[in-house]
Amino acid sequence: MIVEAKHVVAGYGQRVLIRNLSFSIPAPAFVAVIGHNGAGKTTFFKAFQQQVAYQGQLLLQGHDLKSIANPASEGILSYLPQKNTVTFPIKVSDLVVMGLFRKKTFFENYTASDHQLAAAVLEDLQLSHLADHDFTTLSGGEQQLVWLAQLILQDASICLLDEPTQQLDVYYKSKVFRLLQDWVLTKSKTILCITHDLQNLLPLKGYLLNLSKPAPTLEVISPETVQENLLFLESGRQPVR
Ligand SMILES: Nc1ncnc2c1ncn2[C@@H]1O[C@H](COP(=O)(O)OP(=O)(O)OP(=O)(O)O)[C@@H](O)[C@H]1O
Repeated sequence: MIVEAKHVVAGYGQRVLIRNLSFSIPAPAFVAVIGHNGAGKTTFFKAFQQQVAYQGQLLLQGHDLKSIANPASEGILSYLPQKNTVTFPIKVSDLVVMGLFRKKTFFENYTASDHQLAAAVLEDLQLSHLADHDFTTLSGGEQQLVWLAQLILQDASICLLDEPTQQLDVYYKSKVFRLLQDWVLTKSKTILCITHDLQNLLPLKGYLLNLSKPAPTLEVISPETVQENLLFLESGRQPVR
């Protein structure tokens, strides 16, 4: 199994958001994590980051998450948070190249070939023109793409992406979803992606995990399941727990 959740319960104090969640992803796959605002999607990802306490078990590649000392530096898990801020001026290319951190020792500088790798990822995302710009001056969508470029360089086996297309225009939304699909198919990555862009999921192969449902399970993405989940989400929401 690549990712497994066994009877996971998580929340904040008395407020339980994830109730007895179990699923298994046996092979590299794209999984769209969907649900109403406040359903607990980010909370679920934070459990993987050990930023939120949980009961039950989360397993990555067959190992209990709690037994893996540092899943990021071992190249097992990468995480793109919904919001990521930088408060100091930094060149886009310098921020992207930091995605190679796990191949470096603490004080080791990035080499010309590291920068070439970063430049190639920026080119794939059609962002080469921004390479020398100060990151803090970019638009919200451009910043989101730069973080994605950095995450691509991390090259982890399992990627958790929290609304990576939230601020993107229609062109980039579909480009990013195609790119994620391509990672799964050509690089055998497993992607868990929180999204509210259900229409963009239609061309994709993978699964939906709707955390607003009373007993969420993996549902194969198809026009029927996307439509059913859309109607489910549009039809109302549970009272705030
Ligand atoms: N540190 C915290 N302490 C207490 N409650 C929190 C904390 N962080 C989040 N919450 C609450 O938990 C609920 C779930 O938050 P979460 O961010 O997981 O939702 P979400 O499904 O990702 O929503 P969205 O689609 O709006 O991003 C929210 O009501 C939020 O206010």
